[in-house]
Amino acid sequence: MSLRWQAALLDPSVPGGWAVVHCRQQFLLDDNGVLFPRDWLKRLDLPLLSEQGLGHFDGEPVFLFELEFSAEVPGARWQGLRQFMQEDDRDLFRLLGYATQIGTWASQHRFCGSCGSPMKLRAGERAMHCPACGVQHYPRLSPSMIVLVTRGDELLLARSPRFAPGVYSTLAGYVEPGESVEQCVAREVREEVGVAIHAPQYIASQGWPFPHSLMLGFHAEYASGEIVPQPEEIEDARWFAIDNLPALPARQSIARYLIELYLARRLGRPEPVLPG
Ligand SMILES: NC(=O)C1=CN([C@@H]2O[C@H](COP(=O)(O)OP(=O)(O)OC[C@H]3O[C@@H](n4cnc5c(N)ncnc54)[C@H](O)[C@@H]3O)[C@@H](O)[C@H]2O)C=CC1
Ligand SMILES: [Mg+2]
Ligand SMILES: [Zn+2]
Repeated sequence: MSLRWQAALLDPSVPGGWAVVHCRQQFLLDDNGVLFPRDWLKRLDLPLLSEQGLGHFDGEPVFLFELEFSAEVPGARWQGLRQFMQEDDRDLFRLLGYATQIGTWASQHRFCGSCGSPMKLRAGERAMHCPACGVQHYPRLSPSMIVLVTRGDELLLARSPRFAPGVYSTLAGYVEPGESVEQCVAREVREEVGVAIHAPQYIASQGWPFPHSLMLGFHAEYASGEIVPQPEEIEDARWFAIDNLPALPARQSIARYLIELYLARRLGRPEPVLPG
């Protein structure tokens, strides 16, 4: 784990430190970056929904200002989390990914889902608490599987209509209540491309803040069936030869890691490093 970014519970009633400003997967940015002096931000009269202590970046305390709308701040602009992912600073992306998940959770749990009362931040724990009925809400995490299906020297890759033009990726999907991750892998592969697989092998995992997934990465060998793309979800799916692959997903994604790892093992090349 990196030393530059470390999550921690910080008390927002203590002044000082730095803050990032988030609204709907976007961060405020100026020529000095995304970290603003917190006491200076407080004087700006921003549309604040929630303030959270996040942790330490380069040893300095960092807080989050979660806004109701992306207000204009002179000399600053807004930039999306995906853009930060594609830039090279992994530690900064980890901080911003965490801030996104905490901010989204805090803004969506301002009122109790059971009785409608305003929720309060709990001391000593990352949790929202309803003083009226006692319900607690922790940050939301959605387990999702992601799988590379192969047939010898061929990789089964697919396109969602949301992808950048030409990009093909591994198959992914959310785990449903009552199923194991392995059952989810088999179900999603069947639903999205209509093929059957042999028992999937777990490879590695990755936290993924778009919006709050925990990606559980697998490899599976093809068993039977012809590719039939799921209408709406899958625009196109094909077998690609190992030496003739299409444009692939971002380097920082576990999708890319699963593909690169298979290529490395198959072709006897050095194995890639899992993006943290
Ligand atoms: N890190 C990586 O390399 C990659 C990550 N992913 C992530 O995997 C996750 C799942 O992938 P998809 O193919 O989009 O899922 P999917 O195949 O299950 O279909 C998405 C649909 O599931 C439903 N849904 C949304 N949120 C849900 C939830 N929390 N639980 C159950 N159903 C939900 C919605 O109807 C949505 O349109 C997404 O968060 C996506 O960003 C996907 C590909 C690569
Ligand atoms: Mg899917
Ligand atoms: Zn309540």
